[in-house]
Amino acid sequence: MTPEEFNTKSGVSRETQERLRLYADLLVKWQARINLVGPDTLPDLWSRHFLDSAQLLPLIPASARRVVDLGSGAGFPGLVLAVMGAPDVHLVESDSRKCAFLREVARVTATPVTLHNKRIEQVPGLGADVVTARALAPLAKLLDWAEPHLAPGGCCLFLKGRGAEDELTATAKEWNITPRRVSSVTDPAGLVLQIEEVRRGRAEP
Ligand SMILES: C[S@@+](CC[C@H](N)C(=O)[O-])C[C@H]1O[C@@H](n2cnc3c(N)ncnc32)[C@H](O)[C@@H]1O
Repeated sequence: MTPEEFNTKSGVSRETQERLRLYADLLVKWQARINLVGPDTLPDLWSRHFLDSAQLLPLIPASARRVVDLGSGAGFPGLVLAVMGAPDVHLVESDSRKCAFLREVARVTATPVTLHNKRIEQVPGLGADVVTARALAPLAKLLDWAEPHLAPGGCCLFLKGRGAEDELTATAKEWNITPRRVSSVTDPAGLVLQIEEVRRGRAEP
């Protein structure tokens, strides 16, 4: 996917296009020094990383005031969402070198974000209306990590690959959730799990 195709699919403004272009340039530059994304994904970074992240924006409720992205890595999906205008984005990432990259992208693109260079388990509850994550952990672990950061009525948006249904089955003993499954726009086998009402307890049979 070219940047122009990304722009058409995502419908972002010219100004946001320019800021995302700066982000992509930094990603390519820094990738030569530190492993930010899988090297085989770089040739298709506009689809694999930018569009994959951007597809969450329409799923964020209009009333949301804070978004928390867990295990942000190089900023997918959290920093892309922040560049695109998601409100009060917090990025939680334990790797200091990746945090240096996130800080630099935020500076160059003039994107306000709050960076937590810590392990998720060490960050006090952030009161998120939306918690996002991609490629971080199996669903049961994600729910463990997300729950303390959710404000009342908050929801989760998790990007998942082909194993999503197995992961959902594995959560049924511990979590009572009814996710909405949204087909991924970038991965025919992928899903966005939109989970409202994150409750502990065995799911109803
Ligand atoms: C496979 S990468 C995925 C990064 C990004 N979300 C993406 O999809 O490109 C997982 C990231 O989570 C971070 N991570 C793993 N466990 C963590 C923890 N307990 N607290 C904070 N960050 C963590 C790792 O340092 C890594 O950058």
